[in-house]
Amino acid sequence: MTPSQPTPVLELRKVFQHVGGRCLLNAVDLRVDPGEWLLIIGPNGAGKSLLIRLVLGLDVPSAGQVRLFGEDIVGLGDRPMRALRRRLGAVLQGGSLLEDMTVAENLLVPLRSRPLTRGEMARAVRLVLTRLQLDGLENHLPRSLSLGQRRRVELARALIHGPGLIVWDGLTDGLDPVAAHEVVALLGAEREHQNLTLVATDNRPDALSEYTSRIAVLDQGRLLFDGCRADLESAMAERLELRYLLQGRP
Ligand SMILES: Nc1ncnc2c1ncn2[C@@H]1O[C@H](COP(=O)(O)OP(=O)(O)OP(=O)(O)O)[C@@H](O)[C@H]1O
Repeated sequence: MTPSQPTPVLELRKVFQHVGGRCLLNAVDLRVDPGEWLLIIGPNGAGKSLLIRLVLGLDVPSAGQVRLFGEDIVGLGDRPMRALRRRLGAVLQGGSLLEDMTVAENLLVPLRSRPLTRGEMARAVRLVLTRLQLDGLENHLPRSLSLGQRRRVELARALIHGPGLIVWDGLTDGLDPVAAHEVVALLGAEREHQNLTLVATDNRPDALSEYTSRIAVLDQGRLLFDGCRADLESAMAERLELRYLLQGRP
C-alpha cells in the first residue's frame, strides 16, 4: 500500500497569463503541501506579483488551474471564493493597511466574519500584538509606524485568524537587513504557535534560508527551478541561465 498523499494547499497546473499579446506567465506548475514553506525568487518583472495575484484570486489566468485546498478557483463564484479567501492570510507588495484605521482596527478586519464575541476578538488582537512585538501600538495609525513596524502589523493581520496558507509578496522589500531579519524571525517563531504553510516572494535568494530549503526561481514568467537550495547550487554549475540570473555572470 502506498501512503496517501496530502491534498496540496496550493497547486498551479500549466498556468499561463497573457496580457496585451505578451506571455507573462508561461506554463507554471507548482505544488505546496501542508506545512511547507516556499520562497519564490526572481528579478524585477519576473512575474512574481502576477503569480501571487492569481493565487489570491485577484486575477484570472489565461489558461491552467489554480487550486487552493484542493479546489480550482478559476471560474469560482464570488461566495465560494470569499469563503476560500478567509482561509488565506496575505501580505501584499507595497502594503495594504487601511490608513484611516488604527493598528487594532486593522487587525480586527479578518475576524469580522467569524463567530467570535468582542472579548474573544480583543484577546486575539492582544495575543498577536504581543507575539509580533507590537505592544503599545494598538491605537496608532499606520502612518505613524516605521516600515518594519508596518510590515509586522501586516503579518499580524495575515496571521490572526489562523489561515491555512500565508501568501507574502516581497518578503523583505524595502527593509534594511536588521528589520528584514527581525520580521522573518518573527514569522519563523509563529511556526511554534500554528502549523503555517507559506508562499513568499523576494529578490534575495537567502531571504528564508534559516527556515526552508525549498526555493523556486522565476524568470520572464517561466519557472526555471523548483527544489532545494543544495540542488540549486549544482543546477547553477550546469545551467548558464541560472548562473547568469543569480550571479550576474554566465
Ligand atoms: N496589469 C498588467 N498589465 C500589463 N503588464 C503587466 C501587468 N502587471 C504586470 N505586468 C508586467 O508583467 C511582468 C511581471 O510583473 P510582476 O509585477 O509580476 O513582476 P515581479 O516579479 O513581481 O517584479 P518585482 O520584483 O519588481 O516586484 C512585468 O513585465 C510587468 O510589466
